[in-house]
Amino acid sequence: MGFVPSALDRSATTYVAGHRGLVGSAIWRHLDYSGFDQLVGRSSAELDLRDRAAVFAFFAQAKPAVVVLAAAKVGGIMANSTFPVDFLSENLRIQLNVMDAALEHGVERLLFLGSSCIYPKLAPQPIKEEYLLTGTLEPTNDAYAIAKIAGILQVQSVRKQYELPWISAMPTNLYGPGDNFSRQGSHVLPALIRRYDEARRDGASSVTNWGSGSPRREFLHVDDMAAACLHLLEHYDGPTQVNVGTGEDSTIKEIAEIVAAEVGYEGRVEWDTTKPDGTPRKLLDVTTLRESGWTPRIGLREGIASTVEWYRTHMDSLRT
Ligand SMILES: NC(=O)C1=CN([C@@H]2O[C@H](COP(=O)(O)OP(=O)(O)OC[C@H]3O[C@@H](n4cnc5c(N)ncnc54)[C@H](OP(=O)(O)O)[C@@H]3O)[C@@H](O)[C@H]2O)C=CC1
Ligand SMILES: C[C@H]1O[C@H](OP(=O)(O)OP(=O)(O)OC[C@H]2O[C@@H](n3cnc4c(=O)[nH]c(N)nc43)[C@H](O)[C@@H]2O)[C@@H](O)[C@@H](O)C1=O
Repeated sequence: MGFVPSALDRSATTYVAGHRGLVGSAIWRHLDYSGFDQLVGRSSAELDLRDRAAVFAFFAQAKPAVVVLAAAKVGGIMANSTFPVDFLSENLRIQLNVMDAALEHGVERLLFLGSSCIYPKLAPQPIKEEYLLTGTLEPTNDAYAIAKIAGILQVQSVRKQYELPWISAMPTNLYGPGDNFSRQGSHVLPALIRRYDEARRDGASSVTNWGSGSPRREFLHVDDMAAACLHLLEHYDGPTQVNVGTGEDSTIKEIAEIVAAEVGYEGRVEWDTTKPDGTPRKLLDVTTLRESGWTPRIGLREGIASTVEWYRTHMDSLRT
């Protein structure tokens, strides 16, 4: 692992692809706060990243020097397992178009985002970066995983062939302001916050969560994720994707208990075991990130509490 000691140029044109999403919006806020004054973003309505010609035209016009690729088709366990070809095809096209255009236009610095769910389903725990491509994938998100693995390989191949210092980060499960709270498509934390808050509001006597509640998951607040992305861009220059997480996990049942306490829901909790559990555990080994000088700041209970507050303030204008 080689470390680039230099800070990024705060006045360079910096394109955050996906700047309205959970991760992209947090990265935008963090870059803005950190002094980047030439941030560029386009919504999917303004620029559909599946449209190759439009992407190349955008790069020719905007001429970004730095690209953070946080645009993707993203969803929870049910969305991934119900619409696998959308997750495969859209993500392959989005990342291929953005990275090909970035290469053609000589973009020096690019950060691509993988996901902890693309490691082998039964990888030894905690999962080290070197375990990628060493085993069979989790079937509920194998199509998405193959697309993401192709993205990581594209970054590594550009480094090899063109010697550009592009890098990939491998985040654990993320949550926070700007998350997708849709009933069927969301990840577990926003799903639980919405379900428990609606149950409290409606005086419901029980809620039903998905699966057995026994899988373990590691959660990182998206503001920490955004800080880690800038840290990596400024301190890491290596071909291997870098795990980004807390190094601690909990069962889904334990997470549900925290959400119930923070939301103020006191009714019964049922588990629908006809719904998939997904991978039993995917705890990241975060040694590389720690040794590069970065650790998360936002504790899980504190992060969930502030996300509940955010949800209550924004619930009328959220994605359905
Ligand atoms: N959320 C999580 O728990 C995790 C996320 N990640 C990774 O982080 C990245 C961002 O995820 P997240 O922020 O959660 O996802 P979101 O769904 O919150 O945001 C995705 C963003 O991508 C944009 N987008 C999607 N399709 C297109 C398209 N065809 N053209 C242009 N823009 C498009 C959307 O734009 P618009 O809003 O304008 O439609 C949206 O802003 C992804 O690469 C994901 O794999 C990794 C691990 C965990
Ligand atoms: C980030 C990651 O996200 C996805 O993987 P996942 O970690 O399995 O994601 P999840 O948040 O949807 O579920 C976590 C656990 O929670 C349980 N669970 C309970 N009740 C609800 C519920 O109401 N909704 C959801 N979604 N899950 C629930 C659910 O059964 C599972 O056991 C990948 O597809 C992949 O795309 C990816 O990148």
